[in-house]
Amino acid sequence: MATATRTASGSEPAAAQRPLTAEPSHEIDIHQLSKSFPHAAGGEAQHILREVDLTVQGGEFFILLGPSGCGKSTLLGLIAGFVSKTSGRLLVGGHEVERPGPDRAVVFQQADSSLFPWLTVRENVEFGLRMKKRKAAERRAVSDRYIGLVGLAGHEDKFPRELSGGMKQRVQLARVLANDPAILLMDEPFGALDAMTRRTMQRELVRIWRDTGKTVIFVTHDIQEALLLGGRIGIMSPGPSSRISHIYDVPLAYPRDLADPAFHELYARVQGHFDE
Ligand SMILES: Nc1ncnc2c1ncn2[C@@H]1O[C@H](COP(=O)(O)OP(=O)(O)OP(=O)(O)O)[C@@H](O)[C@H]1O
Repeated sequence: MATATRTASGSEPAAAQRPLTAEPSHEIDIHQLSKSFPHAAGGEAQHILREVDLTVQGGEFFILLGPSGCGKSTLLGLIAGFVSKTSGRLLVGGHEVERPGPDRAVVFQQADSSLFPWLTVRENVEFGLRMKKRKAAERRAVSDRYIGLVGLAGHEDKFPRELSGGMKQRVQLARVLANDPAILLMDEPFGALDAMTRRTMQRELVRIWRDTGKTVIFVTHDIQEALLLGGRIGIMSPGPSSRISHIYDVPLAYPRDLADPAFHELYARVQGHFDE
């Protein structure tokens, strides 16, 4: 069996992984968190998550890895405040999560459903700032920064229909970043992209994370993606009644090298976990 960090209580990530801007207010603390959904036909409730324990420190890049249907999106939705818990505790920055808040933003797999098709790239990115009634000059400065950060400079006046899938995903990311949430909750954000675009986006995301020091929780069922991105990887057991059964530290420097024997070794350990 793989030697993993058994505790879900937040071991220190390797110093190399820790961005300079880590803040306690960006920390997520989950204790004995359970979620059940009522059965559609009125039968017994479905226990999706049972007594999940997890601490994610401010500025960490944490991966939730698990088989399809185990409850990864549900856990992300609970942290986002879109899904209400059945029992347990879920704290962000020391405060119990009761609803969505500006400190947490979700990036979904399909950018199409989150972008406004009638707004340009710049208008999409500035949307949240406009809602907050920020002045035009400030909106412009912020949108310039994040459009640049995601590599879309020169595309500001295009509409979503004029963009590729990868570009739309970048707009979604820039829009989320422009609102400056402390925590990015990413639900298989690159799952619909072709392999090359996906690889580029993974690299960009690591760069953005290191530049901004945000806490990232990233859902995937792809072990390679998990190892390319994460400082720690939380493995969810198959549902029902899923929990985080193991946490792996990824003590590899960025950018991760697919040809690195240490990468292969860790891949095999994580894979072996699923083969058990
Ligand atoms: N609103 C809901 N009502 C009832 N059951 C739900 C609801 N949302 C999710 N579920 C159930 O919870 C379980 C976990 O779903 P979830 O989407 O969280 O899994 P996942 O690990 O993200 O899956 P995937 O990797 O396939 O996206 C599934 O059995 C799903 O049918």
